[in-house]
Amino acid sequence: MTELLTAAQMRAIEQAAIDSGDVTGLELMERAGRGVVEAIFEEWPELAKPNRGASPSGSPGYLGPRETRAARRRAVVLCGPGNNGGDGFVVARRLLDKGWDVEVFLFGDPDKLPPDARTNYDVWCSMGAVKKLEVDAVTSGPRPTLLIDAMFGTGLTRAIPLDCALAFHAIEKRDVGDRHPWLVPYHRVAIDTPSGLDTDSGKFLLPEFSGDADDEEDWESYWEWWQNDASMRLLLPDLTISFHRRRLGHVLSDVSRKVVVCDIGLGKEDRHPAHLLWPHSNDVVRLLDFDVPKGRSKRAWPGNDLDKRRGAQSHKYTHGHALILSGQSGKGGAARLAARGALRIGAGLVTVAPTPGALQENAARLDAIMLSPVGDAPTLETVLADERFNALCLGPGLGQERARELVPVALAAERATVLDADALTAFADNPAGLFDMLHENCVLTPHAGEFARLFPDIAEKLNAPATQGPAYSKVDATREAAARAGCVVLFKGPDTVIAAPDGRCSINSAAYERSAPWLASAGTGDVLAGFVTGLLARGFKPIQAAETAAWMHVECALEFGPGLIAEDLSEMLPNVFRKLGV
Ligand SMILES: NC(=O)C1=CN([C@@H]2O[C@H](COP(=O)(O)OP(=O)(O)OC[C@H]3O[C@@H](n4cnc5c(N)ncnc54)[C@H](O)[C@@H]3O)[C@@H](O)[C@H]2O)[C@@H](O)CC1
Ligand SMILES: [K+]
Repeated sequence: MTELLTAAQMRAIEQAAIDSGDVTGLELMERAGRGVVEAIFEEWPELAKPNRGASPSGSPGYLGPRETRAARRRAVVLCGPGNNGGDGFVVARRLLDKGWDVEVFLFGDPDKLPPDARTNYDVWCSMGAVKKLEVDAVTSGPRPTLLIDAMFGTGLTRAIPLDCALAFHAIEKRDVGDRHPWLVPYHRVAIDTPSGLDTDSGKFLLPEFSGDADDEEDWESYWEWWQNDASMRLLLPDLTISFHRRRLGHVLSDVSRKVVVCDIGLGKEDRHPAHLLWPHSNDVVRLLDFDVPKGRSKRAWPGNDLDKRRGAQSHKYTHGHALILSGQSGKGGAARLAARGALRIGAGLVTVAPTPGALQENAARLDAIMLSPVGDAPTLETVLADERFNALCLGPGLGQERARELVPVALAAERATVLDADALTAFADNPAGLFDMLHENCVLTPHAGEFARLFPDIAEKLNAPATQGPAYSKVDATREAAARAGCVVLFKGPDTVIAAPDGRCSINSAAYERSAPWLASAGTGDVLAGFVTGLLARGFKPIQAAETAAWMHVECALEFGPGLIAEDLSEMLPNVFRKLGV
């Protein structure tokens, strides 16, 4: 797992390195600029070839008779008023050294640049011009091969100024429909982060309303203008190149097609340990980005935990018995999906508990999964007298009325318990009543709608337009929810955030290289609830079960690929296990 950093944490790491005397800020900026150029050439190797000029001789290294001057590689670098802009000047210099045509624009006053950025500005000025960032200037001239966004990085604390927004807008307008394959390749690169994005929350920072505060209509139209015209907010990059570690905002948004991280020599955690820089290591958010090992020899997680093989002494009961509560006749599909997920991920036994009326339907659909009818709360109490049921799942297809009746009994039994779907929505009128019953062995698995029903005030903060950074993020929201509920909360989405009441937090990303949009399909959430339940039955701690299940869920989706339906997910588990060497 790698650590995801906030802007403050990144600054602390940089400052610690500078204070230690190992490196200067200027050296770090040089490494950053060099890293950006290397990453660009790694991403688009054709750009690393020497630039070609026109030659009447027609020699191979020169432009041919049918090629135009537009075939020359040209970069436009947009520099901002801070050190992000400083990185931009380094990149401009290094591209010029490689024979590129480079045009540099600056937003802001050169005299106000911070010292390292100013030094690189001065160096650049001895090599080329710096133009003022203006709409007409920035869109004049041939379209570049590379557009470098070095406007704002981790220092952005409020919305980009209107002049920048208008420049972005003009560039976007010029480029609409212009990204045609037969045209000169055109790539957009953001240094550190797409300018306009808050690096802690992944949200766009929107301008504060400067019109008449009493005029609601005025505010609405202003807000809509920013909301609906993304080109006013940022330049959507093909590649974002960040330094040392990914930022939270990179994972909590997916505005960039790709994010890469380049090493600027700040050392590994053992040299600048996160827990020394900020005392509560629970502050650090981890990205679930485990490599699936190629060979068994490589130490890997979660393979290690999943690899508790069934020895000669083990039998099905040593791997737990999961009980999945189900609903009425005709509503059993969701619970069956969860049950199959629990069984495939390794629970020793799984029992589905539908209403007596739905017994026939389930009997016709289940083989390895057992059945035990539960008509009402007293019956559930009797069933749970069997201590071997060590993990419960309530929610998928349960029905809200039945959830209100059964959830209190299930929670009173103090087994590891997953609450999903109807078991969450059923308490929308009285979330506090639910929180009073929850215990530390519970996992709540809400999607955004369910989250808002249980934690309306938190959801409101999360969904409010962000005008200042660091903005309230999905990480903040999930942590606050977990603390309030007193148990692990797994807040689903392409960026699934998992938090425990003590602040431990991780993100399972289904974006970028793990993008699996086909996962947004009916029933996949039920399977996830089943995965968590199965792992709880196997004895995983709640946070570990939630993290492992979320990660495996995406791995299964990637393993299957497009066309996936919920039923396919669990069937991919054997392949994923094999890849893990389990
Ligand atoms: N500190 C270091 O040692 C290193 C920093 N690096 C770069 O430096 C960046 C951070 O630099 P900075 O902290 O200077 O921050 P930025 O360059 O992100 O920008 C901050 C500057 O913009 C101003 N600003 C912020 N929001 C604004 C707004 N809405 N409108 C107008 N002005 C606004 C700030 O007052 C400040 O002058 C990183 O993202 C990274 O690209 C790299 O060079 C690596 C080394
Ligand atoms: K940037």
